[in-house]
Amino acid sequence: MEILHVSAECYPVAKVGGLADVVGALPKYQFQAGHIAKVVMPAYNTRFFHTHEFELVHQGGCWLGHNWYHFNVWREVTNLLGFDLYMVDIPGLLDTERVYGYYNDTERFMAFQVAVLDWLNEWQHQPDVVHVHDHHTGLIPFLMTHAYKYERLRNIATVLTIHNAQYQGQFGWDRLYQLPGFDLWNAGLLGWDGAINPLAAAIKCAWRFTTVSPSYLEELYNGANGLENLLNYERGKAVGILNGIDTVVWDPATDPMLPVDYDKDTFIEGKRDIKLQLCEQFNLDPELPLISFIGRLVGEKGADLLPDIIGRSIYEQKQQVNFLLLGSGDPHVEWSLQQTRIYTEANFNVQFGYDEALSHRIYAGSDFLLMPSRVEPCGLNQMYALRYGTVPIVRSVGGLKDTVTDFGEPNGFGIRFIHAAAWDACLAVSRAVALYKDTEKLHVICKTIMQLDHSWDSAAAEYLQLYSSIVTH
Ligand SMILES: Nc1ncnc2c1ncn2[C@@H]1O[C@H](COP(=O)(O)OP(=O)(O)O[C@H]2O[C@H](CO)[C@@H](O)[C@H](O)[C@H]2O)[C@@H](O)[C@H]1O
Repeated sequence: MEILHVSAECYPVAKVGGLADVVGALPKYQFQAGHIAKVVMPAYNTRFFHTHEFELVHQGGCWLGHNWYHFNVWREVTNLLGFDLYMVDIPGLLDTERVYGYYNDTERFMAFQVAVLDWLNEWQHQPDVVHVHDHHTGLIPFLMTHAYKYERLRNIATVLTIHNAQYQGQFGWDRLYQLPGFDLWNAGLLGWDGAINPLAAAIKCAWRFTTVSPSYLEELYNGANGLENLLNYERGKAVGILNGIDTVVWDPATDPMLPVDYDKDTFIEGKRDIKLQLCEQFNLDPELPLISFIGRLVGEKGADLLPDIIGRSIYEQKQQVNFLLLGSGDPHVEWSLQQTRIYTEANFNVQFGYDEALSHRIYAGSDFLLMPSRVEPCGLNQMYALRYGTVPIVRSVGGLKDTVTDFGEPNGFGIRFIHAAAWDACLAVSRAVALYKDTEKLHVICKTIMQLDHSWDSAAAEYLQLYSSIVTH
C-alpha cells in the first residue's frame, strides 16, 4: 500500500510538539512493514533543510486569490528518516524560522495544501491513501473531492488524524475566493459556526477520521471546542488509535543526548548519575525526589495550575521535594512561575524555551513526571517517562487514562488523580513523595515500566487495517 502523510511538522525536521513525533515515527513503521510511506511537509527555513541533500522533483505555481506563488517540491535523497520525505518550498510564505505564529498562517498553510495537491495531480500513479494531520492540512479532503482541478484525485481514500481538536484553523468566508474553484453548492462542507473551519471540513469530507487515543474520542463527543455535534453526527467514520513512541529515538540504552546510557538492569546507577548532573545544573538537592514537567505552558496542559501545585507541595512536604520545569507558552504562566521561584528557589527551577536535548535528560534524570492536563488527546511525555524509568503522575484524562494505571491498583505502575485542581495534584505529589521513600517498591516499579511496550507496532497495524477497510481497489 502507498500512503502519503501530509503534515505541518515532522521530527527531526521541524518540531513544535507531539504531532512531529508521530509523523516522524508512524511512516517509518509503515515502511518497515513493507509499505510505501511518504511524508510531505513545508520547507521551513530549518537547519535540516539546508544541511541535507535534496533533489528537485516538481516545480509549479499557484494562485491564492490575486497572489501568485511559485513552489518547489524537494525529495530527501538518502531515505535518512526511514521513509520518503518531501518538502514544499514556497518562497515568501513557508521559508520562515518558526512553524506557526505568523499573521498569514492561513495563507501559508492554504498555499501549502494547494501546492501538495497540484504536485499530486501530476503523479503518473496515485497513492492508495492520503493521510492528513490536524487542521493545517484539513482542506485537502474537501479539495480532493470538490475542486474542479483535482477531479483526478477524487477516488483516493483520505484519512484525517485529529491530534488536537482545540485548534481548528478557522478563517472568514471572505477568503473563500483564495481557494481553487469548486461548485459553490458544496461550500457548506467547509463551514462550521459561521466561518470556514478546516478541521470541521476534514471531519466531514475525509473517508475516515481518527483520534490519537480511544478515550479522547469519547471525550470529544462531549467537549470538542464547538465541534461536538459534528463529531457525533460523523461518529460512524471515527476510530480511536493510541499513539506509539519511536523506541529507537527514545531509548535510554542508546540515547546520544544522555551523558550516561542505562537499561532495565542498570537504571539505578544510570538515573542517579543523570539526576546528579541535572540537580547540579539547576541548583537542586539530588537527595530529594525530583518531579518534572515538560511541555507547552498552556491551559490545556494544566500549566496554569503549576505555580499553585509547586508552591503548595513544597510547603506541604516541608521542602522535601524538588520541581524542575522545561517549557514555554502563556506569558502569564511564565510570570507566575517566576514569582513562585522567588520563594521556592531551593526546591524549584525552570528553564523557559524549547530544548530537545535537555528534555531527554529530564525524562531520564527525574524520579517523577507530572502531567496535570485538562485535555490530553494522547500525550507522549508519559510514554517517554515510562521508557526512561520515570514514574508518571497524571490527571486521568484522554490518552493519559489509556496509558497509565495507578500503583494502588493490581499491576498498576503510575500515579493518577481525577481533578484538574491543585489540591488533587498535591495529593498525588504527596503519594509520590511517600513512594520515593519506599526505595525498594520504587525500583520494582521503575524496572516494570521500562519494559512496557509502547512501540508503534500495534498502532501501525491498526492504521493499516483502517486503510484496508476503505481502499477500494
Ligand atoms: N520546551 C520543550 N523542550 C523540549 N521538548 C519539548 C518541549 N515542550 C514539549 N516538548 C516535547 O514535545 C512533545 C510534546 O508531546 P505532547 O504529546 O505533549 O504533544 P502536543 O500537546 O504538542 O500534541 C498533540 O499531539 C500529540 C501527538 O498526537 C498528542 O500526544 C498530544 O496529546 C496532543 O496534545 C514531546 O516530545 C515533548 O518532549
